[in-house]
This record gives sequence, structure tokens and C-alpha cells, in this order.
Amino acid sequence: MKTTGGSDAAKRRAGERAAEAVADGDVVGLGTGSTTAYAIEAIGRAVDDGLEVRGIATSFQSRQLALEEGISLTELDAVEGVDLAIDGADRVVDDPESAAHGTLIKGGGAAHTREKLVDASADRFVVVADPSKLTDRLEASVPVAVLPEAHTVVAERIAELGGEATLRDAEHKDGPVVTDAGNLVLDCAFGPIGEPGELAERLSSLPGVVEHGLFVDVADATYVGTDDGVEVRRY
Ligand SMILES: O=C[C@H](O)[C@H](O)[C@H](O)COP(=O)(O)O
Repeated sequence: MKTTGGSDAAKRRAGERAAEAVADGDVVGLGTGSTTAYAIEAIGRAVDDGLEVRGIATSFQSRQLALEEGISLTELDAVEGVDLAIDGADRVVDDPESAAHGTLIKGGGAAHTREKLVDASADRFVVVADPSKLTDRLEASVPVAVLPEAHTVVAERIAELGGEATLRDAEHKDGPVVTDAGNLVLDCAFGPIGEPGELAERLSSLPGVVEHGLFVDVADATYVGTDDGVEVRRY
């Protein structure tokens, strides 16, 4: 499993606390990554104890883990709604004075396309994070999933927007990362992002872009695992 730094104990606290929010009968969006994995494992233990839920996986990784944990799975087009989604993030803007408070960057594991679909469909979307993800200035690279044949064209458009796009290379395969849906990922450095909502709209409008990792006004809360507990931010 991809890990992205941060304390495992803090990730575990955040994930396990979020799993406590799952109620009997819920349809639950199962996010991707090392922090959400703790939530999925905790939901699995609750299922062993009799909790009845249906999960919607956001990636091959979360599907495999849910199957191992004995969580029943369904699909977005087979349910009337998603009660709760639990998912990690690579960056979380943590500044109540800022209009961007609660904005996320996701996609470090190249799963952000399906994550955004499921997270945005949920009645409640809870982010699970350790303190290393919190920032008051959004300046990390934004992952952008693109149709394979579009990567050079989109990279040029990104440059016109003031960004620098780098095709993400695979670690244990020659060539690029290929997402679960068969797309490529451009990691796009824009420097400090002052207006994430505006950038998000511009990225979404580029032909060839499948989805980008800016999540603006999607999260309802972030559970931040700390050394000795969990802090909750509500948006
Ligand atoms: O594509 C991957 C996802 O957006 C993850 O949720 C994100 O990278 C956070 O992962 P982790 O909890 O492992 O830091």
C-alpha cells in the first residue's frame, strides 16, 4: 500500500473515529490510501460484530481491502444514495479565516477521479488525515487525470494557466502510471494557489482532462488524528 508519511498512529485514530460514524444500513463510500485503510479495517470489524453496510469502493485498492474485510460491495448506479463517504487527502486547507478552508488536494494514489465521484455523491463526506496534511497555504502539485492521447495537449494548456505539468512515472513498471480507469496522471505545479475554486473550474474545462485532484466545497468535516486523540474540523 502507498504510504505518504505522517504518523501511522495518528492515521489510525482518524480512520477508526470516522468508522464510528457508520450506521447500520448505511451505504458507505470507501476511499483510497493508507489513512482510509484504517477506517475500512474498523468497518470490517464492525461487520464481523453484526453491522450491516454496503460499501462503494473508490479504487482497486479499496475494493480488495473491503473484500478481505468481508464488507459487502455495491456500485453507485445500484443505490439510491450514499449516506457517508470516508476518504483521505494529500493536503487539507486548515484556515478558518480563508474561503478555501476545507479545500483538499487528492490523487497522490491516482484514485481521485472515482474518489471525487463517490465523495461528492455522499450525504456526508468525512476526510481522515494526520496533521502532516494540514496547510494554510495551498501550493502542492495538483494531480490531473487525462485521456492517454491528451497528455501533451493538456500539458500545454496547463502551461498557459501558469502551471508546470509532469507526467507521473510508475515505480515498478516502465513508463507512466496508468489509473484504474486507464488514464494517465499529470502532476501540475502552480505555486501558491490563491483561488482554488477558479483553478478547479479552469482545469475541468480543458478538453482531455478526466478529473483533477482539487476538491472544493466537497468535504463536510475532517477528522485529524493527533498524538493523543482526534480533532474534528467541520465545514
Ligand atoms: O489517490 C489517492 C487518494 O486521494 C488518497 O486518499 C490520498 O492520496 C491520501 O492517501 P494517504 O491517506 O495514504 O495519505
